[in-house]
Amino acid sequence: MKIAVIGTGYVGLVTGTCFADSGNNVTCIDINEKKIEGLKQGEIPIYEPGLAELVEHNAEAGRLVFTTNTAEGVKDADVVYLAVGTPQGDDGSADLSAMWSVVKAIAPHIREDAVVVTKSTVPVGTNAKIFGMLKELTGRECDVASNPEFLKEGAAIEDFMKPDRVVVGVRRPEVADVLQQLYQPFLRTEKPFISMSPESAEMTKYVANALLATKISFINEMANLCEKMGGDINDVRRGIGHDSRIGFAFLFPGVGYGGSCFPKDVRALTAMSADHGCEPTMLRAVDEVNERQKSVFNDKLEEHFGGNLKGKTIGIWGLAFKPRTDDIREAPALVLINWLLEKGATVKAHDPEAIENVEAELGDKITYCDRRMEAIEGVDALVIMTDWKDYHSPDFAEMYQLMKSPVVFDGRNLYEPERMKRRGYKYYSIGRPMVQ
Ligand SMILES: NC(=O)c1ccc[n+]([C@@H]2O[C@H](COP(=O)([O-])OP(=O)(O)OC[C@H]3O[C@@H](n4cnc5c(N)ncnc54)[C@H](O)[C@@H]3O)[C@@H](O)[C@H]2O)c1
Ligand SMILES: O=c1ccn([C@@H]2O[C@H](COP(=O)(O)OP(=O)(O)O[C@H]3O[C@H](CO)[C@@H](O)[C@H](O)[C@H]3O)[C@@H](O)[C@H]2O)c(=O)[nH]1
Repeated sequence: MKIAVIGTGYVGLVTGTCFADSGNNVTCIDINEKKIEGLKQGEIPIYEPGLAELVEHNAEAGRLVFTTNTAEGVKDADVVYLAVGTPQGDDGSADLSAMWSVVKAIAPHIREDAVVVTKSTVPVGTNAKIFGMLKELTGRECDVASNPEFLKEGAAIEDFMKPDRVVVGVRRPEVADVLQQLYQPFLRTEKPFISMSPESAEMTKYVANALLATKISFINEMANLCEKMGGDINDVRRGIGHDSRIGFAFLFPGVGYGGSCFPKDVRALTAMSADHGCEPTMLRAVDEVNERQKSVFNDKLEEHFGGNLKGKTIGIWGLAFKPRTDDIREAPALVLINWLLEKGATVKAHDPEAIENVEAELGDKITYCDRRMEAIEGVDALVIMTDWKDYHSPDFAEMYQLMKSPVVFDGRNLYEPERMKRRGYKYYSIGRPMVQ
């Protein structure tokens, strides 16, 4: 098939590349000229494992091309995917301005029989609005489908190529057939292709993200409670996870969820609920718990340093909102860094991939370290904010020598409290009792 993908960000680039990899001819379109020029030269604008090789392979095969010319890019396409950003607006609801401008831009150029598909996460009712807009702009009833994306950053290719399920929202079964053909190469096992109304598909995406975010806020609240009452959340997690009704997924406590999806999608669903006269009690609580969790170490740091962080040097391991990405949108590490700077501390930070993005935001307010051990040299404490594999098994003896004081605040529960004590460290973690 001939496919156009508009918006060449995390989702658009992965979608376009994976569809090209399964033999389709794909044109990826973006308004960002620098991004498109770079992609034409083989430069990948984001860090996503496996993506560079796949882009190169399919571009070389002539199946994947990049352009800023929307009219040219969509004119022959059987399927036009819309994958532009839908960030959080000022009132918490999704900002759809990029989506509306793309719909206006494609209307005069799409084929009469083209299927337009929303890949972006959009509020319930957006599909119907796009249908209405295209009808007004083209004078005909275009097929508009909804096909929400469930990939996770850092595992995007794997998630796209081996989805747990594919969800499509359509008004005509023939449109579902077109999309099923497109996904057939990725659904060769028993994974389902689920067709429903566009409204249900749009809602499915928000409900999935809100439920996953709820699990994280729930376990974080329980972790904080454990700590106060003397339990160990790691044991509790094991104790509940073997119950097949509960399971283990997304029940790792930490410093709160970040990223470009959970925070904004929980807030967008909150705004949608409020707009429709429903009280989104749970959604508000999920967000509130998460915002608080990003500062879970503040009190402990203050207490540890006798209420005064001025002049202290804090090392940070992990800046990205999660491992295997350079994405720092809503990253808990940024919240911590800004607080530390306010308190007069000095910050040295390491991250395998996200330093460039943090530098663009914070400039020379902190020191950036290329090596993890450089970030702990002479520090009064180390705080671990992202569970990159690089931090799982460091040389604790070397660390002990390098740090001014052997104090670790572990926001991802990477180490065992007993062992850390034996190694001579003062070790703070999430939801586990301190071993004195
Ligand atoms: N990032 C994820 O892991 C993920 C996963 C599933 C769903 N989503 C959803 O997918 C959508 C895209 O997210 P993303 O992370 O890829 O965003 P992104 O910010 O990385 O990329 C969006 C791209 O759209 C481009 N764009 C904006 N306006 C445009 C226009 N008028 N014409 C052409 N291009 C335009 C931007 O230049 C940018 O390159 C969002 O709705 C998001 O919620 C994201
Ligand atoms: O047990 C867990 C699991 C995750 N997290 C945190 O939750 C955030 C989000 O992680 P993850 O879901 O792995 O990454 P995303 O790339 O944001 O993916 C989510 O958001 C995407 C965009 O909508 C969806 O497509 C995915 O299905 C959904 O998992 C990160 O800060 C993680 O550190 C935890 O704290 N504990």
